[in-house]
Amino acid sequence: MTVRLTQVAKRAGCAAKHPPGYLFPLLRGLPPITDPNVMIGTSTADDAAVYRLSADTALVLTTDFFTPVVDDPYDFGAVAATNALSDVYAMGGKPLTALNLVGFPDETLDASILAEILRGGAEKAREAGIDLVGGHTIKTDEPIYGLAVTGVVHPDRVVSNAGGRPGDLLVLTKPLGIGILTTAAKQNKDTRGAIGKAIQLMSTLNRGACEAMTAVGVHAATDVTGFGLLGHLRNVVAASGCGATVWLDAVPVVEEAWAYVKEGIAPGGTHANWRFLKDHVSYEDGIDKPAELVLSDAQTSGGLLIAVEPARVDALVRELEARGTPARAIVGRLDDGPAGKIRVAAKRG
Ligand SMILES: Nc1ncnc2c1ncn2[C@@H]1O[C@H](COP(=O)(O)OP(=O)(O)OP(=O)(O)O)[C@@H](O)[C@H]1O
Ligand SMILES: [Mg+2]
Repeated sequence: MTVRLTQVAKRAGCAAKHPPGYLFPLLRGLPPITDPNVMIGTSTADDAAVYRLSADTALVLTTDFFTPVVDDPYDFGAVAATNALSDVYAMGGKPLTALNLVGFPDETLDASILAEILRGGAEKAREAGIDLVGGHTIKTDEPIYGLAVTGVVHPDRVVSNAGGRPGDLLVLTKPLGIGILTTAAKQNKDTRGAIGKAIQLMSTLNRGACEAMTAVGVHAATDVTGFGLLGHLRNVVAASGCGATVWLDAVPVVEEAWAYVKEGIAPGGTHANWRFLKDHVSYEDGIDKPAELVLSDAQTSGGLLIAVEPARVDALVRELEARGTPARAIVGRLDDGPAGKIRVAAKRG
């Protein structure tokens, strides 16, 4: 009988992340970074660390791993690898190499399942133009897979999450709803058969989005993953020292996710995000809880959220279109509201 991987893990994908309210106090307890060549460390909760090697080269260093978010082992491998590579793209970087990070319950699952997970990851790395050069494998109670990825970027062209400026427009390159859709499938409630759409989105590399933003020149970017659109935007506005407004009707959402969230389906991580965000986000009257949950939905391998000056937004949208990104929606604007705070309006005013 085929094993359904989502049934052997309690949590799924990026929804397994500890929420910001748990992580950030821990990060503040880490020893301070002293090496002057560390351009980006943990203080701004960015997507990856950046280390200057020379005047024209910096390393981009990141790792991501999680428990199964889909049933098929090959798909799980491909999604986890796409998600891990995404943090390099979010910094404007180019991946160079990757290492496999593996936890596997060898007593309850056949080794052929792990082989399929690794095949999915390796083929995605190949698609990204890099080799898997090693890894580490331990016994665990639930399968865990991801990558540690090393990339490069020119030190003057790092796209951090701290460079946003009031007035910048916010562009999102994949629709939301992935956490809701994968949860529906895991709970056998995906009556509309939408999991295929979610797998397609999760295994789409953010390479095209990265190439588009570096071609145009943008102020800031991050990838939208476990903290949801609003959670990752909160990191951008906190690091950039500004506020933001999101226009609900401009946010692309996979249609079936609206139906499921209204039926009460959403990952635990999405609810945790929503609770954390209460102190940082205000919603215009009339915006209902399902919409708040969609905007907080824990994405696995979501798109890039890019802050770009208004004069360049048309060029960015054109470049994204040329590379076929799943979405290229202008979803909001940075403003000079209180630093770190977000307002959600029903529509663009
Ligand atoms: N255990 C840890 N020790 C040190 N730094 C950590 C730890 N966990 C997370 N971080 C750091 O916290 C920051 C935010 O990490 P987080 O995993 O939320 O973002 P991310 O790497 O962009 O992942 P994703 O794109 O999947 O959301 C990063 O600077 C990351 O390196
Ligand atoms: Mg990230």
